[in-house]
Amino acid sequence: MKKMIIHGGHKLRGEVVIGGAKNSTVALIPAAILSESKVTLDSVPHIKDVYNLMAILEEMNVHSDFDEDTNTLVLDPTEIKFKPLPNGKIKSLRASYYFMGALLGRFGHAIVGMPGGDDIGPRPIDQHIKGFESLGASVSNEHGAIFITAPKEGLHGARIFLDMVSVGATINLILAAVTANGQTSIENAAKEPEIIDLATYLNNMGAKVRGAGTDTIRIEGVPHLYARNPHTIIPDRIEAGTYLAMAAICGDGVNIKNIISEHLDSYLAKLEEIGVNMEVGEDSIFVYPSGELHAVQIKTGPYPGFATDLQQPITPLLLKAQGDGIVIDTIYPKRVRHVPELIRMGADISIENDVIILHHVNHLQGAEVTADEIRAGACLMIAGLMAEGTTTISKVENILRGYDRVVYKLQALGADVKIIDDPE
Ligand SMILES: CC(=O)N[C@H]1[C@@H](OP(=O)(O)OP(=O)(O)OC[C@H]2O[C@@H](n3ccc(=O)[nH]c3=O)[C@H](O)[C@@H]2O)O[C@H](CO)[C@@H](O)[C@@H]1O
Ligand SMILES: C=C(OP(=O)(O)O)C(=O)O
Repeated sequence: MKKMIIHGGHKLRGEVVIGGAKNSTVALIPAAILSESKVTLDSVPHIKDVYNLMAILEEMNVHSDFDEDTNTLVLDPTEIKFKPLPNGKIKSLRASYYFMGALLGRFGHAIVGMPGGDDIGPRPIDQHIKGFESLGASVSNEHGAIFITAPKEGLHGARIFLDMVSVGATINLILAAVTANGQTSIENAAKEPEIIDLATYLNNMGAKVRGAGTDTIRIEGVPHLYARNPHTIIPDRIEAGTYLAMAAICGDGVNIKNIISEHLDSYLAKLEEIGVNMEVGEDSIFVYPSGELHAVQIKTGPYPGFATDLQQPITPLLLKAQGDGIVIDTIYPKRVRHVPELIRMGADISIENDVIILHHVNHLQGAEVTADEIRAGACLMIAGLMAEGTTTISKVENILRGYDRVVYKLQALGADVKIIDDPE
């Protein structure tokens, strides 16, 4: 295990370049096994989820070559061998469930352990399973591993209405349906930019996915997919949002580059309401030092609503603002692992009926805290940078799972931060 040590109170200035989106990358890598030719991905983030997915692919004889200087990942699924994946690395990340749809699409069957990932409250996968069954597959749960089998004649297209908007179910069903016989429609689909990124990638391999980014996605199955061109992954809007909050709190002029600002509309609207002084450029946002900040109310929702993954990173900004800030996470109402840790740092926060109430504090004090999940970790990292004294964050692997070269990026902005081995 590793710990992050932050000596807070330094002003951040300069520029930071946002990496490729974690939540796209973790779908695009499993989706590569649908291709019958080599796949090249550009702008791949250096995150633990990527290395774990590469290890899972290796178990299936899919070799990968990650050039960390150019951020290019080449995956070779041409000699793929079917492998049951009930345990092991599959448990190290949430998105390993995309091997259900991808293996089903490639081999007509899949054995995949229930996924791991962040502890942010219940995360059922009933909609994924309902969708696989609609496509004709039989699904059973045997000792915590999901067994999925297509009928002899293969999966068939179907009309699937999701009971709730789910990113994971939308992606998994696209993966299973792209090579099914006939037409599939996914209604009440998730509209996240990462879903459009996946559709673009698959369509460039010869898939026929229409309507990604709207409520209804229509897929015409094709028998074979071949990747021909490199695919450049979209920028990580959650990483961008994290640096935007950090720059607004501790910045003395920070330019955040490689941003698609439209992907952050609801977030940027809140930053403006809070009083953050920014200039939105074509693919970058410059954050000026902050003047007076005002607390606001935030309610998370499916895209284009305010992302649940940004409610914790924006929390330190709400603590700094004048007045009482309110956060209601409608996606994960129990996503509050950051709260007791922030209280250790001197924050005044209460939770009533899943409503988080944040009272203004003049300063936070460094403390020993734990990153119980990725965005709680990001929140504590920002809190540590704004606090007086030293903050030690344990379980920092949860941050490294999804934040590209975070120590290097923070140091380049002038932060006093390092990661050390934690023998405990
Ligand atoms: C790898 C990845 O992309 N992770 C993101 C993805 O997670 P993930 O895809 O797991 O999240 P979903 O969009 O599926 O979940 C949305 C809501 O639907 C519920 N649900 C979902 C599926 C299902 O079968 N049954 C069900 O009840 C969930 O409990 C949750 O309350 O979207 C989340 C919501 O934007 C983000 O926080 C995660 O960062
Ligand atoms: C919840 C998240 O990730 P995952 O779905 O991979 O656990 C996240 O990125 O905030």
